[in-house]
Amino acid sequence: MAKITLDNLAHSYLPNPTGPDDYALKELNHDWTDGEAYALLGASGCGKSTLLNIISGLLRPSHGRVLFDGHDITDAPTAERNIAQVFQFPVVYDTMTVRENLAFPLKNRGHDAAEIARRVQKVGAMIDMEAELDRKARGLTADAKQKISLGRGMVREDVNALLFDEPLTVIDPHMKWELRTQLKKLHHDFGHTMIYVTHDQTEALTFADKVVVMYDGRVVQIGTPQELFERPAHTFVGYFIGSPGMNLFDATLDGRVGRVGEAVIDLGGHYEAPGRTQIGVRPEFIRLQSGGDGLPARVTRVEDVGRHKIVRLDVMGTEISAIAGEGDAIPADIDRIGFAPEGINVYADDWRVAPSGATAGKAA
Ligand SMILES: Nc1ncnc2c1ncn2[C@@H]1O[C@H](COP(=O)(O)OP(=O)(O)OP(=O)(O)O)[C@@H](O)[C@H]1O
Repeated sequence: MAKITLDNLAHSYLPNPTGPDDYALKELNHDWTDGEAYALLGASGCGKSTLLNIISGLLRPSHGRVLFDGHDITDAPTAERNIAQVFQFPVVYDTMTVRENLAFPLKNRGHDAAEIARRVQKVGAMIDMEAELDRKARGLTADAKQKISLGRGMVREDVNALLFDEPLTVIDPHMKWELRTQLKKLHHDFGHTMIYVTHDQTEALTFADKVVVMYDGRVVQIGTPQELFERPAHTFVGYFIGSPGMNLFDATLDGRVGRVGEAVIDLGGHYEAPGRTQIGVRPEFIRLQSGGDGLPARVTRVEDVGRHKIVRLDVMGTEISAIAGEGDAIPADIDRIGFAPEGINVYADDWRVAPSGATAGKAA
């Protein structure tokens, strides 16, 4: 296992990039802690695969360096990096049996037969294919083949890192949950450094110790699921994580006071921020009121989603979401909303501002 350092890393697919827009990956400095499980989360095209392929050596970065445990491996070929990578679509040898496919990475590195048999049996159980170990891969479903790919990725215990690029895309929903649980268990048992690329927040939040959120070629926040929920460093994190995402209100700031339209909001701390300022409040922290302080609101829809209700409101022409308990009645006379103080975040030009006034959370 290894610590992975990204040092002034950036990548442009263009031969002569002239500005930030020409970079698929904007400059990034970060240490990926040895033995931690990371999810790389973001919308399609934000640069996740570019970053993963740089770490694995499939792509040489146009700027900066990659280090494994302090050794510069920027120019080392994939084979020398001692990593396992699982892709979105299965990569299996059709003419081999499932067992031979799983054994392949170990055989290649000269492991002895007993060790190979032990690991293959264990991984075969993990992917729920013990009964099919002696079947040829040809003719198996895409789903089964992807399980073999995952198994092959997990079969070696001595890798520097395990990289997964949307590996569960072709897997059926029930098995997805099962495999994700297995991957987490594997991480717990062996402590591999794992990087898991996904655009699915549930997958990211359930799998990872730390989630790396990417937006438009930039890492906008690296944090635990709780940090991403409570203190989104960028409005994109607020919007992308959570269901529904964070509500944003254009606001003017005056020390402890925020003004949204006519409403005056106690921000709970002193803020000074230039640029376009907004208040972000997750639906969980919106209070439904009839009368009193707050912003004028009109309930437009109530969606019962099982564990709770999502209440949609029109607040000064903008759709706002609030979450109410499963058993909560939604009175007809709701005409205002308020904010729970602990749920308020302040943003300037999309980046979170800490109460002291300093811009916080901007990832390098
Ligand atoms: N080989 C390439 N040549 C030129 N541009 C590329 C190449 N590969 C990716 N890009 C561009 O780089 C940007 C980042 O792509 P990347 O595949 O890293 O994103 P992603 O977040 O992994 O997306 P997805 O989830 O759709 O795979 C995109 O604008 C994409 O069009």
